[in-house]
Amino acid sequence: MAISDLDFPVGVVARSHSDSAQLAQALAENVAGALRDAIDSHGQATLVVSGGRSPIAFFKALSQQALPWSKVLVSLADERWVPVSHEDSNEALVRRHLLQGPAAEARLLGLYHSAGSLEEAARLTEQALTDLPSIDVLILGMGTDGHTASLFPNSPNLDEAMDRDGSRRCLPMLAPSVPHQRLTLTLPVLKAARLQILSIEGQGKLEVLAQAMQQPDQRNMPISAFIDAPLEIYWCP
Ligand SMILES: O=C(O)[C@H](O)[C@@H](O)[C@H](O)[C@H](O)COP(=O)(O)O
Repeated sequence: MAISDLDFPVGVVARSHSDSAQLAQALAENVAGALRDAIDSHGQATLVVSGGRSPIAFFKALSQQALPWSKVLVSLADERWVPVSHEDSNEALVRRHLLQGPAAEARLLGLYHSAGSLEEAARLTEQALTDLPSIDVLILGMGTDGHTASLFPNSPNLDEAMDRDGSRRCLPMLAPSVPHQRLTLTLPVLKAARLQILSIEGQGKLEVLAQAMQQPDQRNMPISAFIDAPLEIYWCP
């Protein structure tokens, strides 16, 4: 299967690349262009990225792009509820691989807060996110269960997090994989991004994407709620 075999809704743009390195470079150049445009348009740019393993090559390529990084605010689509010193921290991943070189001048709004409970941490993050401007560029990944950000199927707060009219910007979530306790931006915040990009690699994830397109119930495969305009999908075998 190739991504060109999938029949996406109008307004969804699919881009196929030969390998991870070529995808990372192309995505970095396109995102850098969108950030420059946002800065030209309204004086600053807000970039929200996802964690995991796949984005590392993209982060490294983007960090080397020439643009007024001091005018860029970077934040996260989700976070594991672990301290930034923890090996599983998404904030640490972004600091290690993206906020380097020219991009070291960017500001970072992390999601992690220490608290007595995950719910209290989410309330503190909710307050902190009042400082998050509207998102110019959003980078999503996807798990093989159809999750994106930390919108996991069957997670206790999924219905509230996926409510298009919901009021929360951040909610506590539970993942099936360690670290189980997560913080996620909610669907209304994510889907308000001007440029929404889904970056996935491999046949397995392409088949999951195809399955999600057939899946009317976004609870079972939350990614399905994002497969409409304006979405750009980057894929390589
Ligand atoms: O915190 C996270 O892990 C991410 O935000 C998560 O949503 C990720 O994008 C997918 O799980 C894919 O992860 P991989 O790129 O590692 O497959």
